[in-house]
Amino acid sequence: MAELTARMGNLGLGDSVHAGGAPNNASGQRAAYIPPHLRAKMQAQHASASGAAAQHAAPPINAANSSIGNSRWASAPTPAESHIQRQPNGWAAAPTFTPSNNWENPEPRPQRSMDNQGYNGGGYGRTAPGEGTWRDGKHVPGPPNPRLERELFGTANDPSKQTTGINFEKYDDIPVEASGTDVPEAVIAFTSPPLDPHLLTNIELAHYKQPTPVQKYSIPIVANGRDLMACAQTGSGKTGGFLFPILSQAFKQGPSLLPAGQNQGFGRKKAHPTSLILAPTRELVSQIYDEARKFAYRSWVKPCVVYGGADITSQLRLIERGCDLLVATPGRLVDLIERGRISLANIKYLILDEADRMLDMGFEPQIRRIVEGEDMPGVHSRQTLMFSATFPRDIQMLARDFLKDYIFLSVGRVGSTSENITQKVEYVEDQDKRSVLLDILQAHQGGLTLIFVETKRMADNLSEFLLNQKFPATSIHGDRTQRERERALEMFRTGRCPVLVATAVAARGLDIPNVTHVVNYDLPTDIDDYVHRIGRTGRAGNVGISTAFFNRGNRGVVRELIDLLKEANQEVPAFLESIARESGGMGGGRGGRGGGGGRGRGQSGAKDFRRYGGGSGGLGGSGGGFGGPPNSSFSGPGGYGGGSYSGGSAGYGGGNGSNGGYGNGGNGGYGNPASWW
Ligand SMILES: Nc1ncnc2c1ncn2[C@@H]1O[C@H](COP(=O)(O)OP(=O)(O)OP(=O)(O)O)[C@@H](O)[C@H]1O
Repeated sequence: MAELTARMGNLGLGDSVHAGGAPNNASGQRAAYIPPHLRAKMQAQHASASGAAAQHAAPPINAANSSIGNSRWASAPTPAESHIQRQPNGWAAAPTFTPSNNWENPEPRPQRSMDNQGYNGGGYGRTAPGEGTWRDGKHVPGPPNPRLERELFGTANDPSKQTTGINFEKYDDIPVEASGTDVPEAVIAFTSPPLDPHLLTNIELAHYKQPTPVQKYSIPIVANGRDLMACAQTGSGKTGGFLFPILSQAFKQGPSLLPAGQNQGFGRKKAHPTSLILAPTRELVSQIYDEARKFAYRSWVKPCVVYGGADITSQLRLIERGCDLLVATPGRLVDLIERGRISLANIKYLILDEADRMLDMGFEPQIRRIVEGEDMPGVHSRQTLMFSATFPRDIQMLARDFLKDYIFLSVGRVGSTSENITQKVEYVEDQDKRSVLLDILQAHQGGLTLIFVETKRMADNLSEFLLNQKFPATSIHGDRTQRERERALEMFRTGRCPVLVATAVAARGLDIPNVTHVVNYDLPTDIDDYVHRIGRTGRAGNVGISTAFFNRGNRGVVRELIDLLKEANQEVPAFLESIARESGGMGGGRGGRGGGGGRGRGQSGAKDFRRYGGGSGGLGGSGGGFGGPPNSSFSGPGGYGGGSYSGGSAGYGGGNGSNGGYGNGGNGGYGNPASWW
């Protein structure tokens, strides 16, 4: 076990949250999504706006360099002068970046003649630009491809790529705890060994200089054949934490032989990936796929992605051309397995990213089917890795079934927020939210602003309202088509639409450079969701600001919110403390919560559950409880909470622990959230 005890200092961003002032009348928005009834009205404005924007190209924004409080946009113009001032510097001139992803049109690949070789995946036959081969037991990287290299890694100072911020090195000050048997020594640098030399060349192309803490541990843990449950703060490099070691192993070991009897002749090809990464949302799997393409560049490994809501034929075409590393949402994967197009018989590495969200979304049956009900090798014949910034105890229960003798790694406290994010909480009554939001948007015009609301309808209403107020906003939520979702994200990412109103669908994992401000217009009922939402800013050592609108309707999370703020050395407003006192034991504390928002899942100080035990939320809505492992010496604060994951009605917010208040009790709202976000 390694213990690094120094803590990161308070980052002390500028104080101002919103300077006030009337809504701005700047022309010049170039909004991506314009509701039909507004479209006609805005067309004329749009035309003149494009001209204005072209004349006043703004410099690239870079979260690493932007101190929001000091931003030249930070002080709001007076209403009278706003129109004049905003044209050169404000929304009208929102910077445009080159979109980084190409999810819809993946690089065409020639058909490979893998079937005659009896090998799984790539390495034989023709290769496409940027691909390598596996020949005579050796990895033969393909030649560099400058065009693809630019697409994957960007150019020098490319604002569409995340750069590390001023606090990157401070990640090393975060305490790390690795528990389990025989924990391998962490690495301190990207070196070979243990990493494959070809991977190092790609890491260099990505301008990564040193591994983040989660990477330092995961690399040797996976190289030593161990299973891992890794918890690290948002934006601290968990994706590399699983991609680096599995790609490195793949580059060294080469493709696997197809399972006996599966040598394919003619006809439809069945893919036999060796690595499977499951993640909850389409956007997240697409992003992981992009990262995989980056680090698999010029190698024999062919990454693929499949997710629902998009044309299955093109996804099938992609996997037919070779599929060694598959990134998938659970539902679409089950579909493809049922169609006989994917076999899991060759899986060596199974990765569950944001596993807790997948359970929240009701994916547990699909996940269990994929892991336990198909042809995937059993837990002892594969390596299983789970990653998230939050690990409620019910996920650790899942781990009992899916992982073997695993190492539990926590970088910082499980579920804690990064100190790179300055968290502000404002008391705002529901009816005042819109006007306060306008003030905030006026005050913060230096980067991208992500606004979270609870429902799809609210996302649409609010983005329409912002458009009416001349803020180039768009929205992303579960009712928009995949194309609309991708377009909204692209407009946001490129800065053409610097305000994105989102439901929880955008809360997890998304890594968008230059998001300098996250607004929780509606606070979530579960504090873990808050942790992930604000984690869309302050990534890779950059700083960011989060503002939460709080009123008495949110008192269910008041204690946990206070605990989080204190833990991250943030200011705790006096009104929060007094509402916490008013609310008595409601909501439970961070050390003992039960059933926030109906999930009924207990979370203790959230260390390795095998050591601390305690209660757990029941899976499957039975109101179940698990009282901790045998011989547990820990009574389990916050106990258990039943709560249904499948849209159930129950939701007893347990709390049999010593300091665990009572949970909100479930209102059953946490089944398949697709209905509301
Ligand atoms: N070693 C590194 N050096 C520099 N940048 C890195 C390194 N590792 C990751 N990054 C960058 O940090 C950013 C955040 O990484 P990543 O998306 O993996 O975070 P995460 O921990 O998965 O966050 P979340 O919990 O929100 O999913 C990315 O832009 C990534 O490119």
